[in-house]
Amino acid sequence: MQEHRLPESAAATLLSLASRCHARGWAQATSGNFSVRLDAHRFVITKSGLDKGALRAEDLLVVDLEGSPLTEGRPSAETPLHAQIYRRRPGITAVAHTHSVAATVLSRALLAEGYVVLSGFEMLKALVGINTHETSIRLPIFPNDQDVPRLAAQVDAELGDDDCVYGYLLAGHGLYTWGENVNEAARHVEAIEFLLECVLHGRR
Ligand SMILES: CSC[C@@H](O)[C@@H](O)C(=O)COP(=O)(O)O
Ligand SMILES: [Zn+2]
Repeated sequence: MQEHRLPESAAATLLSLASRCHARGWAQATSGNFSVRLDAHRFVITKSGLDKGALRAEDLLVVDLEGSPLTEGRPSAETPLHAQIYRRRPGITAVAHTHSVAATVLSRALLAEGYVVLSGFEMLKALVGINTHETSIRLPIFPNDQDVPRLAAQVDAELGDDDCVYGYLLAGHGLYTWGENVNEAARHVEAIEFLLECVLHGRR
């Protein structure tokens, strides 16, 4: 296998994003997966089935933009969803996938509508490009599917590279979001998870 070095900085930022999400209860019981782009052709992603609160640098591996491993190990089962985002969104350098209670419950309850509306909250301003609470965004919801390449193709067909989309939900499963750097991706996870909790509380 060709040599693909994993830069220490990429590993450190990725591990910190994963551990931050685990600490918030959004990546329990091995759920969630996290990645950072290395360049136009490769990204680093968490290996499959591991405790996201106890990851070490050796729990990461390098894959190409088709999701094929370039270093040893079994990449996240959801690597095709990360690869879809990196292929379609060249400016994106980090992707986070979380399994919060709010994302899980709301995505299942609102699947028939096809999206969750996030509207009128000050926290919307944490999303890049938004500077007023008088904003409304939609988070699309896709039916969950254990055939992940098929799911990635569906996301690709329906979302493409739409700049107005900050992330999407998989029904009864969780959230995918991203950013132009790891800090932005972390901010988007925190903001969207907060907003989903607000919507969930509002429905109770
Ligand atoms: C608790 S199982 C959750 C998995 O099926 C999956 O949805 C997930 O988020 C983590 O899968 P992984 O292969 O470890 O990246
Ligand atoms: Zn998942």
